[in-house]
Amino acid sequence: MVRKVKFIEQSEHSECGITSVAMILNYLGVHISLNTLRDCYGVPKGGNTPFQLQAILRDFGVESSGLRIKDMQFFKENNRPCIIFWDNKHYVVFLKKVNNHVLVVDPALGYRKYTLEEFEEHFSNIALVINSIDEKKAKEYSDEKKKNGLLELIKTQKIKILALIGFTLLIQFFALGIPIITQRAVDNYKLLSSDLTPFEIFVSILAVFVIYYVLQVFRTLIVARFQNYFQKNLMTSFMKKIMSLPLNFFVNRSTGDMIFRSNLSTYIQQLLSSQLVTTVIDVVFVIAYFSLMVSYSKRLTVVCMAGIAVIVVSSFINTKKYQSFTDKELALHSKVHRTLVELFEGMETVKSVGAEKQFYNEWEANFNEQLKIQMDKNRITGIIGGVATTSQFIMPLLIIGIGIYGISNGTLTIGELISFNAISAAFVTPIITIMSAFSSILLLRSYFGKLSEILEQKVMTDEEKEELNEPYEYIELKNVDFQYSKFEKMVLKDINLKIGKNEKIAIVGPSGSGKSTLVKLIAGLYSPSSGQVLVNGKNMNELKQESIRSKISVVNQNPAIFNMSLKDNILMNKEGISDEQFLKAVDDAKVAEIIQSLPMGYMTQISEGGLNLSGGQMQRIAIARAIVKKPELIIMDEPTSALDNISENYIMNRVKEYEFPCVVVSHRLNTIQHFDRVIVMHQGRIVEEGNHEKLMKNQGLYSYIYSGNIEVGDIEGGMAVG
Ligand SMILES: Nc1ncnc2c1ncn2[C@@H]1O[C@H](COP(=O)(O)OP(=O)(O)OP(=O)(O)O)[C@@H](O)[C@H]1O
Repeated sequence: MVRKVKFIEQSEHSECGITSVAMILNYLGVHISLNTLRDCYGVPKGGNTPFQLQAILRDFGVESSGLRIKDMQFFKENNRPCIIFWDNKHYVVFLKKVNNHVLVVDPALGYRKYTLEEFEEHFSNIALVINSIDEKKAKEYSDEKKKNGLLELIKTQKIKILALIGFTLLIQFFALGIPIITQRAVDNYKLLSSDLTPFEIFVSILAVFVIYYVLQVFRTLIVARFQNYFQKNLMTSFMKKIMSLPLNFFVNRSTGDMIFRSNLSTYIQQLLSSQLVTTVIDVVFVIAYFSLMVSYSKRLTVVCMAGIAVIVVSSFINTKKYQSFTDKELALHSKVHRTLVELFEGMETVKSVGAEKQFYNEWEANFNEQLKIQMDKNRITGIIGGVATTSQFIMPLLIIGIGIYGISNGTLTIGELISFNAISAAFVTPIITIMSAFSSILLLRSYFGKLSEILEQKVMTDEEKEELNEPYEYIELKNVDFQYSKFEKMVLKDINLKIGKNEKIAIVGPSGSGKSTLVKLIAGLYSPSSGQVLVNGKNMNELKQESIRSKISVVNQNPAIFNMSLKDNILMNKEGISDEQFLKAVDDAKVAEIIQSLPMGYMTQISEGGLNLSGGQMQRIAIARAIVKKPELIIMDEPTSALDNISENYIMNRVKEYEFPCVVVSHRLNTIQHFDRVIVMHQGRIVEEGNHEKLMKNQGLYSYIYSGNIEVGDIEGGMAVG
């Protein structure tokens, strides 16, 4: 069997390496998804090195060699798929060399054909060539056979689909009846005109009109319900999945790409409901029309079939071309979308650093490419598609031209020719819809593939997890290591830490020492790579997120402010919060001050992203949001970094007065001096622990920072620690 390398699209720019590996593994018969690879290995920030790709392949029983290639002679001798380095920054899969061209599949752009010169220009002389595969090992690791999510969805709608088929069949029967009636009427016009009055003919036509109209209305309503169902089901499953996915799923994904994927459900439902059912019915009717045509005239049927053969062949070629253009277009569309989202989200920075030109150039390059592909698509499909349309246009003329000889030699009646002409036209229409449905099905496959990548992400949902009913006692980190990707260094190493019920703990350390990562693990936003995070002795991973969130409040470094009123931004739909509780929280977090300058007080609408607020004001709102629900533990990552010293001291003193324990990351040591315990981080490890006095006596990193009166963030990570 000749295997083909199937295109898998990368989601993020740094994913080209593992996507190329996924394509090669699938080509070699190891059925593994990009999702699984991403989950197992993560994606390092700058992408993977060839050695890392080699290591992943080895895990699946595939041995490979990294080779430095000098010239094209190599590809003549090794004309089979391998991973190659491209433009010194990207990986693609080399497919084969055909005469003066090279075929590659680019994880960002799909199948591509290059001339030898173009290929040599892009190729960066490094190739990962497959040597051998351990079939036994490869099978062990293959993903289990996937269920077809789309079919599963369709199956649940059997009744609606049957009703839809029923109505469409009835409508089509009417359509079929018209040419037959025409033939009978024309050939028996004398008999008919004497038997029926014009009024009776009018009433019969009116009756047909009413029945046809009612059937059409019912059909449209069913299609609408069908669409509604799909839209609802796909979108709700998508949103539920999005909500249950852990934070690290989103770390390597761009907002633009996620929005693009979520919009695909609309296209899917449109394609499904408009094309699927009609296609099934069209197939039935093609057979019925065909038998009718044969019964009228075999010779004319042969003529008609010849015309149809031209239509089918050209439509098929057209569809294939269309599909490959659509794949490329889709990849570029997603890129353009991503650039736009990045631009709008970071407009302030773009303007401040004067990066307009850079963004414009990036957008323009992708947009021009997209337009070029669109143009090529329209040109090619216009040329090939034109063959089908012209054949369709000429067919009636051909039929009448040949048919008149049948009338003159008595093998055909006028009525039969008129009727045949109408049937042949009706016969072509479903054939064309079947052909276009074929392209829609291909399109549907690409769209659904993108959506299922998210739908099929394996996560333990809250329903499968245990409730944390009892009050918070402690959180304990036991031998915790953490890394963002299997190929990156450990960001946290051997962390052992217990946070009790009434403790106020501060975490300090140089920039990049792992403080934010540590608090995200304590908050349950990330899971450790090894070791355990326990809440009251229970594994955090196995507890319902909802019950953890109800007990633990988190204020992160860049809190999000949403497009709703100031009050709603603080309450965030939490119930049972009294006015007193609310007013105390806004007073403690110094939010009360903000409202004096707002026209509608707490009811003032905040614009999206908090654009009408300063950084410090946003931080104060986030602190109020965290304390208002009186959590059992509060975790804050540099919550007051944008505030002045006076406000910071005021807020931190108020927070300390609350009963709940707190964990605060801070760069300013004067604010955390009075905390019960200070954890000092350095290069991913806890290097010191104790209260201010003890740490000062220790003469270690803490005292160095404190005495030197240098902000912790200024210290280089490489400094020796005592
Ligand atoms: N999403 C990520 N993917 C990969 N590496 C990351 C990611 N986030 C952080 N890191 C890396 O993890 C290390 C620790 O980062 P972290 O943000 O936890 O440090 P920090 O002590 O909080 O720094 P700062 O004081 O500057 O906020 C750094 O080397 C950083 O580059």
